[in-house]
Amino acid sequence: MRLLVFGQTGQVAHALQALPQDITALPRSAADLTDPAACAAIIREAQADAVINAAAYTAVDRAESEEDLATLINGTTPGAMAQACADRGLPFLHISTDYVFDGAGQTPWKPGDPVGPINAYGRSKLAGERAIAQAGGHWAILRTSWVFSAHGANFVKTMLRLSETRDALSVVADQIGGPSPATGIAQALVTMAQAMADGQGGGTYHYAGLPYTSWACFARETFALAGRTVQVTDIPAADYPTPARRPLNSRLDCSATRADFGIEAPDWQAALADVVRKVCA
Ligand SMILES: NC(=O)C1=CN([C@@H]2O[C@H](COP(=O)(O)OP(=O)(O)OC[C@H]3O[C@@H](n4cnc5c(N)ncnc54)[C@H](OP(=O)(O)O)[C@@H]3O)[C@@H](O)[C@H]2O)C=CC1
Ligand SMILES: Cc1cn([C@H]2C[C@H](O)[C@@H](COP(=O)(O)OP(=O)(O)O[C@H]3O[C@@H](C)C(=O)[C@@H](O)[C@H]3O)O2)c(=O)[nH]c1=O
Ligand SMILES: [Mg+2]
Repeated sequence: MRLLVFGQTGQVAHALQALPQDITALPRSAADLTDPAACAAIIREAQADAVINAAAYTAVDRAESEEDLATLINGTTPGAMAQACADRGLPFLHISTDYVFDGAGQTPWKPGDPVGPINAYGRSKLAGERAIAQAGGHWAILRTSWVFSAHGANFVKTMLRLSETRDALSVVADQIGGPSPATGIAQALVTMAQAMADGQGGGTYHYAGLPYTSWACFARETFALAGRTVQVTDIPAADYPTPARRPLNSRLDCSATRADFGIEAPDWQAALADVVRKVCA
């Protein structure tokens, strides 16, 4: 199966290229997501069996002051990609986020639960979800959360960097979610693309690590695996002011992903051990 991937440098795009698949990954210089027509034209001419969009505007705090740009990249262009795929009969796979939910309650969110983003990034990603569904065709949206990897920028690498100069950190403990290894997301997308190329599955799905945890516990586990002595103090999000609000309940229920594709929620602690080993090597 030939896969066309938008994005080359990001965490998930990088993990996709490490898989033993026939993948063409497009960097920003070849496919700029600020140009929906150009991205659609690439799909119209591509030699591919399925298309995966792994590029996005992911700067959550910056999106508060650049919502139009975030919405173009995360909303309008994925819609145009989905339309081009629908016109050609190609499966289209896209990645979305826990931040489409408002974070109320403590129950894991199911794919069909009501959305209600509380920040600009979440609204831009929801715009993408809606544009893709509206395009029709054979599409899948995989919502994930708290992505980490040895490659690229993420919370784990931020914590490891801070541990070089700090012996104590205050970390938010009342936002709860599932850290998700980029390697697992990439494998899940390929499994889904193969099933979809065979005419199976489609719609909105969730993929996130278990057990659910807080950012503070995620940081503690990172330091323990790296053998770094950093005192982590639990704080409420209210004591860590940021431009964007973040949902308190980011738990994603992944049972439909297992039912439709046989994909299991990953064990983030095992994946974190691998990532820490690579980053600290
Ligand atoms: N990171 C996370 O914690 C989470 C991510 N997601 C979603 O998962 C997907 C993958 O995220 P992740 O791998 O972490 O992303 P990264 O933040 O690691 O990388 C973003 C990628 O998008 C590319 N990109 C950004 N703007 C443009 C543009 N205008 N044109 C072309 N390419 C562009 C970047 O390229 P360049 O290097 O040129 O900037 C980079 O390759 C996204 O859809 C994201 O919304 C969902 C939940 C959590
Ligand atoms: C650096 C730092 C962060 N924090 C908090 C802030 C925030 O609540 C939490 C995580 O910070 P980050 O900036 O890494 O998280 P953020 O960029 O919001 O991560 C999100 O990215 C987007 C793309 C997604 O789709 C989400 O699933 C999620 O992964 O940690 C602390 O409490 N102490 C610290 O020292
Ligand atoms: Mg961030």
